[in-house]
Amino acid sequence: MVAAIEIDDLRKRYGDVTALDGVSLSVPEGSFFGLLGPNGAGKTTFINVLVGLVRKSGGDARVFGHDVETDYREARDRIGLAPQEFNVDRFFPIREVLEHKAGYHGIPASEARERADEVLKQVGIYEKRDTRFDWLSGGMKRRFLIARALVTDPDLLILDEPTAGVDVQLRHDLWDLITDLNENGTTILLTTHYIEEAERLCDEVAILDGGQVVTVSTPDELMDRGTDRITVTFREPIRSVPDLAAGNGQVEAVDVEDGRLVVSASRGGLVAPDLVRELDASGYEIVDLDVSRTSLEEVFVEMTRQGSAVTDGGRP
Ligand SMILES: Nc1ncnc2c1ncn2[C@@H]1O[C@H](COP(=O)(O)OP(=O)(O)OP(=O)(O)O)[C@@H](O)[C@H]1O
Repeated sequence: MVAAIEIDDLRKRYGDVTALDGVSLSVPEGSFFGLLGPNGAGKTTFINVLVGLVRKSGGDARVFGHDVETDYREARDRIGLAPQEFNVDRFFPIREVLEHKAGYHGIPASEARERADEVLKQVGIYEKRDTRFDWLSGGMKRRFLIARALVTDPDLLILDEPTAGVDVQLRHDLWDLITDLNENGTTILLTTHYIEEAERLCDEVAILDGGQVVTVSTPDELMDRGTDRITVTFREPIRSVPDLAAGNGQVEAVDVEDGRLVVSASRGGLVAPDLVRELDASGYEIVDLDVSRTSLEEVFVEMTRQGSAVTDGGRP
């Protein structure tokens, strides 16, 4: 099966700024792929190369097997893009904007109206169909950008920070909408600053930093790279650290805090059962156990911290 996105050694320079510095990535068809990275990491440049808004300085980029420059039309027709910026024609009612867009991508006029209505209903702003873009609320504008991306029925939907500045309700609505699309076969490429969003939605995430891929991984695998904290509370508070064999190799630190045992370990969820068994066998009476997982956010901050990024050029 051809990958939805296949990138090899992609480079982009703007004058003396290197925005993409040899990015290689493969996004499988049907996946929900997250692109994370701090401001200026190169995420928007990456997307702009895919949709033909920016010319690459080197390397290869293909969408469903079509080169984004030499096969521009074929590649572009497969993509729906909801950009970060509101770049919408402000003088026409939004339904007409959608009809024009569909027509531009070769959809006949009779179908274009139907398609426009369908996507406006899908994103929940059909009743605003005769309104101009400028007169929509901020949240409706975000919904409209997604409708515009969907009007051509794309196989690859690219969402550049779709939930920036939207309220919790709308964020959840948008999550439901894009999860449905993905379940029905649309490949999704999502950039976001909300790590929780990536954690919740994505099958796989790539972390970009300084124009390079720091890592590609599932959110779970990434979290496994962080340190979890296991806190054990006893009927009688303890004063000193017991001798422990559990989690050999995974345990990073063992301390006593306020009479409780605190164990820092990678994959704490796996260490905890052995720990409980061992303490129990040694006669400790446990009344509470808490395992707090490291967050993807902590791992992300650690990996993209200036100078401490581990560049492994791709898959772990
Ligand atoms: N048209 C341009 N001309 C010059 N430099 C640019 C241009 N577009 C982007 N850059 C630079 O390229 C680098 C990558 O920018 P890009 O917008 O791709 O990052 P990003 O990861 O999308 O950031 P953000 O999260 O802030 O949107 C930055 O240093 C930026 O200043």
